[in-house]
Amino acid sequence: MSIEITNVNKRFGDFVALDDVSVSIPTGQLTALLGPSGGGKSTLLRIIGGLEQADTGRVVIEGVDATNLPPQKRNVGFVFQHYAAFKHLSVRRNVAFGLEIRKRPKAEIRSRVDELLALVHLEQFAERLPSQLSGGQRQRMALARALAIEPTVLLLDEPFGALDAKVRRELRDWLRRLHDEVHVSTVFVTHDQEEALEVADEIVVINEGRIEQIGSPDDLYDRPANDFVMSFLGPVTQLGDRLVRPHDLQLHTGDPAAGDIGGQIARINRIGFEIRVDVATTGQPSQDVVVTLTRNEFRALGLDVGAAVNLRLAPESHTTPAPPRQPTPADTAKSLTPSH
Ligand SMILES: Nc1ncnc2c1ncn2[C@@H]1O[C@H](COP(=O)(O)OP(=O)(O)OP(=O)(O)O)[C@@H](O)[C@H]1O
Repeated sequence: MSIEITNVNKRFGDFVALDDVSVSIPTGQLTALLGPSGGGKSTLLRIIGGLEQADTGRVVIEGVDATNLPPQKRNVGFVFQHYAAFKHLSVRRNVAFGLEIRKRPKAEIRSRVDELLALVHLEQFAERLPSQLSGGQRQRMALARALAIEPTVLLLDEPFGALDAKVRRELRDWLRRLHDEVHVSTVFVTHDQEEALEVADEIVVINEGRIEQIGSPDDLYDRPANDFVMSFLGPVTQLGDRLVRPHDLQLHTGDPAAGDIGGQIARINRIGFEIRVDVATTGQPSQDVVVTLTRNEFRALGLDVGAAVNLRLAPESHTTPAPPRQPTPADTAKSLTPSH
């Protein structure tokens, strides 16, 4: 394991940012810390890097107890969303910075920087100033600079967060390929589930200062531990008292079999390749259930709004118990209405 975090607690005043967090991050992998805003991802990353001190608990990096080490003694590389480059230094000098302050021989620095610039595809921009790069190029420079010192771990805090969606997607693919080349243990913070699912070998889901689940993208998507992970990692709908993925529901127009739930189609939406069908179940109370079908499935069924249909769960699909329903204003109004 490259990073062992044990029983870490962190408060800011009365606010509990991390609540008894323990996690092992494997060597050589790309691990995402994923969760909603304010959940504690950045705080955990900063504690790993030594930018923030845990109140209690331990951080061990590659077998070395780093709990009380300052950041510069942890051999970690950082990249943040808004990268602070030296504005007056060329791209080459920015990348060389960590090596220069470590007083490495000039020739070694030159060849290492050339190598890094090639790795991040910025060779032709070596003599430019950071202000003459695009946002995406600047983040690649930041990555090269963080890698220059040959860190034990690379810590990335929403590294593509400030970029537009298209560049973000490109850099995501690029980071995955880069990681396949250099294999440095990498921890990156994101609130974007698609980014985590696409890029990470392993995902740590963090919410309200606690770890909800740790697993591979497939584990988390197909076997979420609870309703939070289920809802955070993909689309969900509720059928009876279970949460289920809309594409795990089957819909048919024949005679109902045992366990089927009847309903009526309320709405049909075509979204690219998928068809989203909203079904109002006939039970009391009625539920609005979302089913997604492929175009071919939809055509074969010949469905229309108002049609009577039956719903069932596809074999081997995963469900989690739905959280208790919050009372709605309508419920409150009902309970206030005199019954006679
Ligand atoms: N220095 C600080 N002082 C006070 N509160 C802080 C401090 N740093 C973080 N917090 C609080 O701790 C909580 C967790 O913050 P953190 O940045 O770790 O969340 P996050 O999951 O990374 O969210 P985001 O994606 O929005 O950055 C937030 O409620 C935040 O306001």
